[in-house]
Order: sequence, then structure tokens, then C-alpha cells
Amino acid sequence: MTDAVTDPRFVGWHVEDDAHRAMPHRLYTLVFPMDSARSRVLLGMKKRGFGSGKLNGFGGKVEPAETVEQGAIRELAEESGLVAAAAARCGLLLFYFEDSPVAMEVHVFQAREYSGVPVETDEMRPEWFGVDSMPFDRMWADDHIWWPLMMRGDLFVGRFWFKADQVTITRSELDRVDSLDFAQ
Ligand SMILES: Nc1ncnc2c1[nH]c(=O)n2[C@H]1C[C@H](O)[C@@H](COP(=O)(O)OP(=O)(O)OP(=O)(O)O)O1
Repeated sequence: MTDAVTDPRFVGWHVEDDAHRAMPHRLYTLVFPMDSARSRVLLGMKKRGFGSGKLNGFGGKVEPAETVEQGAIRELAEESGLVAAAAARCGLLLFYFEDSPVAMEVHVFQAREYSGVPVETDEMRPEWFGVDSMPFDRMWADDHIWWPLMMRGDLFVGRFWFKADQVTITRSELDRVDSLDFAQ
């Protein structure tokens, strides 16, 4: 965990109010490998740990010595076997859980070019899904809210407040934004 205000990799504080800005934050990535030729996206069924049993993109905590994009590409390779040279930033998500003092700051990417074939890992079981027939009932409850913006190519910022059950959303905010470069 790093100080979200002094570590320039954190950007959530730009869109947060003072009360949430004061919370400790943890930095995560979330990457969706896209197969545009077949209108498919690769999801992984999380086999263990936080969010186990859910389908999601690939990602995890950003290490202290890497950029957010480097963390995204590393987690994609570790969890899916796909190797991407770059990932395109699509959105920023902030999650607050009623039983946790720590806010999650999740940077969302799409990987459009990559090599390798998906492999099952200790953490994830990969499976392709059509982008118009997403299994939202098996994904995090916020995903169906911001997915349409990402599919339209809109950049977005979302904030979601979850109950401790990790299912129930008690409050949400979602905005389309012109840029995710908050240093501008
Ligand atoms: N609500 C919601 N919607 C969409 N995506 C997510 C959430 N909550 C989440 O945590 N996520 C995403 C963000 C990350 O991609 C993962 C969580 O990362 P996690 O597996 O805990 O991190 P790792 O570093 O891989 O964990 P370790 O197993 O190594 O501790 O889910």
C-alpha cells in the first residue's frame, strides 16, 4: 500500500472527495484481452482469493517498482499466458467496501495485440465470451454498469460502494471522461 497522494501512479484522489481521499488506497490493474476479429473478450474464472468464483479480466496488485501499465502486462502474462507489448487505458474504478478501511483503485485496460494462447493457471481459468453476450451474472456486480461505455470506446471513471457481502452495491457513480491523464 502506498500513499495515494504522493505516489504519482495513484490518480483516484483527483476525483474523490476529502473523506475518501483520506483513506489508504491500494493500486490494481484489470486487463481485458480483446479479439476484435471475432468480437470476443477473454475472461478468467478466479480460482482462489479475493473474488474467487467470479469471471473477470486479468489483473492484480501493482508492484512498488513498476508502472501501472507494466503491472497490467505482467499480471496478464502471469494469469492468462498472453504476452502483450502494450495495453490501452480505458477506465478508472474506485471500490469501497463497508468492512474495509482500504479503498481499491483499479486501472482498467484493453489488450488488443498479444501473442501466445490462453492457458489455465493456478489463479485463473480462461474462456472467451462474445462481447454482446457477456456473463454478467457471473461477474462483479459493477461490471455490467461500465461495460457498455468501454465497448463504445468511451473513457470512464466509476466509483462503487459495496456491502461486506461483495455483491450488493449501495451507491455508485459513473462518468464518461475526456482523458484519464489527470496530470494534464
Ligand atoms: N468490483 C470489481 N469489479 C471488477 N474488477 C474487480 C472488482 N474488484 C476487484 O478486485 N477487481 C479486480 C481488480 C484486480 O484485477 C482483481 C483483484 O486482484 P487480486 O487477485 O486480489 O490481486 P493479486 O495481486 O493477483 O492477488 P494475489 O493473489 O497475488 O494476492 O480483481
